[in-house]
Amino acid sequence: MALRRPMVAGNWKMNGNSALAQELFKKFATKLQNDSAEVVLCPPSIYLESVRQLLEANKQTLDGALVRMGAQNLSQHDFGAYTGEISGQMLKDSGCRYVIIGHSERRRMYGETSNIVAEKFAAAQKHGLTPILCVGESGPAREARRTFEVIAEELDIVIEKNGTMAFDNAIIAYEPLWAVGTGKSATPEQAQEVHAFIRSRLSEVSPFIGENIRILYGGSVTPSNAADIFAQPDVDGGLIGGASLNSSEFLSLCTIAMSA
Ligand SMILES: O=C[C@H](O)COP(=O)(O)O
Repeated sequence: MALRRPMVAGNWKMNGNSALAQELFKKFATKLQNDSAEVVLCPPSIYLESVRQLLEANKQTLDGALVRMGAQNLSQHDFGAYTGEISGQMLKDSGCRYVIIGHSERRRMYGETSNIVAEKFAAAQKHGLTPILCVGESGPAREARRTFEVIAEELDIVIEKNGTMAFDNAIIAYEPLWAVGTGKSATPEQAQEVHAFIRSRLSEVSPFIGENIRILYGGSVTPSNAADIFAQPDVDGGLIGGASLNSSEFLSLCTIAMSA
């Protein structure tokens, strides 16, 4: 087993339904029999209960496989008058182990500032959830050679508010905005370069965390480009959008991660 167990997390975004969950579990039951990678399903919150029930019902057949559940977002608040929001405690109660924080779609479309992202990161950990923190530069930022600067800013604010040791229980997802949902993924070299940068930045403060934290790549990952991306030394799997909605493709990605 590699030092860092690869992970494949499927972010359904606002897609899918309980039939997709059933289809995935049917495939997992026959094809996912080892624990060399961890698989995480992040359905819309309304389907968390269906996935939880499927996890429970398939415990025997999944024996040996690590399939877990995550949410796509949480409130930075614990409880109160926040219509439409879901707290970390509620997600934990629903059986989630992970929660995606700071996805570019939330930063861009829902006004989530880096401060809010840092608060959500803290709220997740407070309630026993492991945050999957998304960072990534826009196309213009890359063209202006500001990739490392943007990533460092996004990381530093979470470090400032939560301390580096908070990354002991966290996962980072590098998702360049220009690759999310565009069909144009980063090259394996581009992904490796940024992953190595993230790892070294965290290593400056804690070599242990730098070495052990899992860093996923996200952005137009498909079965045809995953093997080369996942094979990079600092890439520990993927955060998958579109391809997580196709059970055959998602299963292929899981098996690619298992042999990475
Ligand atoms: O969270 C997942 C990412 O945004 C990647 O989405 P994508 O695989 O559809 O490009």
